[in-house]
Amino acid sequence: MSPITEEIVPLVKQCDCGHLHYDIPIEQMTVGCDAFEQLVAYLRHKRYEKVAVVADDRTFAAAGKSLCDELENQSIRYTICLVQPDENGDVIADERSIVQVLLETPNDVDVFVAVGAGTIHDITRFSSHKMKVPFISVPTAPSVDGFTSMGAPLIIRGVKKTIQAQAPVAVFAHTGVLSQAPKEMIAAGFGDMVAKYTSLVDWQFAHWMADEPYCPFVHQLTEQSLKACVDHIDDIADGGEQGIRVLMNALLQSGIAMLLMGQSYSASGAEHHLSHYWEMEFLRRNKRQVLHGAKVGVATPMIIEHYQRVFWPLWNKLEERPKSIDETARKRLKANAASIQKLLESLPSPGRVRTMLEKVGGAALPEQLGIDLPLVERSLREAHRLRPNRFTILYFLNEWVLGT
Ligand SMILES: NC(=O)C1=CN([C@@H]2O[C@H](COP(=O)(O)OP(=O)(O)OC[C@H]3O[C@@H](n4cnc5c(N)ncnc54)[C@H](OP(=O)(O)O)[C@@H]3O)[C@@H](O)[C@H]2O)C=CC1
Ligand SMILES: O=C(CO)COP(=O)(O)O
Ligand code: NI
Repeated sequence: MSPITEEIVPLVKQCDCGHLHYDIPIEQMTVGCDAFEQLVAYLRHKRYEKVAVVADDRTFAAAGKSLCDELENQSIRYTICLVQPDENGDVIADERSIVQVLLETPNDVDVFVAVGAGTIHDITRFSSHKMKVPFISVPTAPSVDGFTSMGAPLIIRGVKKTIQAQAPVAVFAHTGVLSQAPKEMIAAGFGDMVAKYTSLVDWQFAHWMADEPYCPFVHQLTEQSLKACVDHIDDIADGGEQGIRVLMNALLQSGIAMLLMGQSYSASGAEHHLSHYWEMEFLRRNKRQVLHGAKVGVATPMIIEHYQRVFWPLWNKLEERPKSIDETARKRLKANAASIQKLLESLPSPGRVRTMLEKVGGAALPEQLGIDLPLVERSLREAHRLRPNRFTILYFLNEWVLGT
């Protein structure tokens, strides 16, 4: 076990939210400069003799080679699968990548090792799950909170869908490797954490208005990891060991929060739906992909602005709105009016979020990421449809109030 999981497991047992909490299958979680030695010791302890390393050119260069050298020195048998990029030069968690991994992995493999960032982890998570084999996480950049979760956001026939697969059995994050990651990936990790401002507001709203499963403990876990990043923004902006460690632990904890619910309720709200919508559009236009955390980072202040400028003024006029809001919804809105107001007032200003993103060297506006105004406007009207089973204020606005 590791400090994070050791603290969390007993607290989960005390939670009386009434919802199913998924077990945390993560037996060890290391963030440190001896991560690879610890990984080898873990492989020995578990008697994993046939290891399938999954990486790609950049992540193999960043960490895969030195890890495989260590396996070689310890006479641990391994195969390497280097996932190929698409025609635009991007490695995508899609059908082609998954089939490549399945084709290049021996049937008798004992364990997969994902050496990469979010995309490599999702490809490995899904492939290993389908082969009923465990996987180990070796993050190469603190860029997303997708290392410890069980969901795999895949692009299937051009549509981004998150499929619940499995969490890793262990995480070995080498602080030396993480510190060497491109600065924009560190900023992206901060962006994926800043997104929790709006994902948590959407989750709470969804619970009140649509009975979405909700757990205050999981909410608190996510909020705590968001706060750690905001409180240590200077360290993260410096990119030194302390900042990398804080950011990585926050990302790991946010992933565990998703794992506990078996869904990404806590971590993915309307800001993520905008990001997924843009990602699919970039694929359609054959444009180079933009980092996930960069997209959700700029989407967060946009959603805050949208909720403050569109939802809130309408809120007070709902009485005059057509029948689109049924009686049950009206009653729920009325019953939770004060709490919803408090929830929206708890959000930071869009300007403050943008300032934080800039402080860590990230983009603050969509146009900085090549996301043009027409695409922004279209995504605000349509992105909620990407996750029909995920209720958000944007979903409520578009489907129940504005009827777009
Ligand atoms: N499962 C979950 O719960 C979550 C999943 N995600 C998913 O994660 C994906 C995005 O992951 P993200 O990490 O942002 O981006 P990627 O994993 O796509 O990596 C972005 C780029 O960084 C490169 N790279 C990775 N590590 C290093 C390094 N140390 N040095 C140099 N280059 C490096 C990658 O190289 P290469 O192309 O060689 O890999 C890639 O080109 C999205 O699909 C998103 O949906 C996000 C959050 C949660
Ligand atoms: O990116 C995620 C959390 O940060 C996962 O979100 P989705 O479940 O919307 O893919
Ligand atoms: Ni995310």
